[in-house]
Amino acid sequence: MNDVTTDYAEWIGRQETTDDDLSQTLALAAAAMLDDTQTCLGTGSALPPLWHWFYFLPRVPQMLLGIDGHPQRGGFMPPIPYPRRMFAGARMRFHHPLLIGQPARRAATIRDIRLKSGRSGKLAFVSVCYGYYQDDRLCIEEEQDIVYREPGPAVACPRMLDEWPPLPAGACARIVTPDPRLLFRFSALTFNAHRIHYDRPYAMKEEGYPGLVVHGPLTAVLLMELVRQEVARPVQEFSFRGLTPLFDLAPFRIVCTPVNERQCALEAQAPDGATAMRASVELAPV
Ligand SMILES: C/C(=C\C(=O)SCCNC(=O)CCNC(=O)[C@H](O)C(C)(C)COP(=O)(O)OP(=O)(O)OC[C@H]1O[C@@H](n2cnc3c(N)ncnc32)[C@H](O)[C@@H]1OP(=O)(O)O)C(=O)O
Repeated sequence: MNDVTTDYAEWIGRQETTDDDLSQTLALAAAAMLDDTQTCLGTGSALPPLWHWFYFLPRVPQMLLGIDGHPQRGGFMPPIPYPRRMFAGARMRFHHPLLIGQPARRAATIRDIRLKSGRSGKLAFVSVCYGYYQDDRLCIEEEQDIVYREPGPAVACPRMLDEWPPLPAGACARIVTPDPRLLFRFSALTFNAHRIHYDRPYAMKEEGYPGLVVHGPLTAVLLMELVRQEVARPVQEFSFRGLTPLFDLAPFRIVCTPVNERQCALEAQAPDGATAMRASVELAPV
C-alpha cells in the first residue's frame, strides 16, 4: 500500500516558485489576529517564526477553485481522487529570519506521494518541500504533509472535560477559543478558501465534521506563539503532527513543556483532553 501509483509518479519533483515582497501590512494584520501589540514589525525587522505562512499566497484564479475551495487538483498538486483534504503535519529548520519588507522567494517541490490505509480509511499523503530565500540565502527549509482522505462516517462532537488536567512541572499553557472570527481571519491571512474553516453547512453536511475545523497551521502558529512569548529564545527547528481535528465548538488548551536546555514538547489538547496536535521545538544554543 506504500508505493506511489504510476498515476502520480510524474508529479514527484514538480516545482513551483513564488515571489513575495513580505509586506509590513500583512505582518501587522497577523499581529492583530494574534492580539500581539508588542512585537516590532517595522521594515527590516525579523518575521516571527511561522509567520512566513502569511506570505507566498496562492494566486489561483477563482474559476480554478474546486468545490471545497482549494485549487483544483491536477495542477501543482496531484489529482488524488479522495475528496477530504487536511493539513497533516510539517517539519522545518530556521536558518535565518526572513526580513519584513524585503523581496523573498519560495521554491516548492513535491517530494513524495504515499498511499496508506488508516483507521479513518484510505489516505494519500503528499509531502511538499519548501525553501524560503532572501538575497539568494536559504532562510527556512520546510516539509509539509498534506493528506487526502476518502469520505467516511461523520466525526462525533467531542465531549468536554469538566476541568483541564494539571500541567506537567515547568509547563506553561493557554486556553484558546477558536471562534469563527479567528478562523475567518486566519483563512483570510493565508488566502485559504477551504470551506471547512468558514462554511458551517458545507463542513457539516459535505465533509461530516461537527463544526468548523480549526486550521492545523493556526494551531501550530498558536503553539509557536506560546514558545515565543513564554520561552523567548530563537527557535532552530519545529515539527508537528495533527492527530485529530479541533473544532470551533469549545475551547482547546495549548501546552509547552521544557524537555531539556534545547527542547520543548508542545501539545494542543482537545476539549476532551485528547492530544489533537503534537509538536516539538529545538531552541538555539544559549
Ligand atoms: C490548512 C488546511 C487544512 C487543515 O488545516 S485541516 C485541519 C488540521 N488537520 C487535522 O486536523 C488533521 C488531524 N489528523 C487526523 O484527522 C488523522 O490523524 C488523519 C490524518 C486523518 C489520519 O488518521 P487515521 O486514524 O486514519 O490514521 P492512522 O493513525 O491509522 O495512521 C495511518 C498511517 O498514516 C500515518 N499518519 C497518520 N497521521 C499522520 C500525520 N498527521 N502525518 C503524517 N503521517 C500520518 C501513520 O503514521 C500511518 O502510517 P503507517 O506507515 O504507519 O501505516 C489545508 O488543507 O490547507
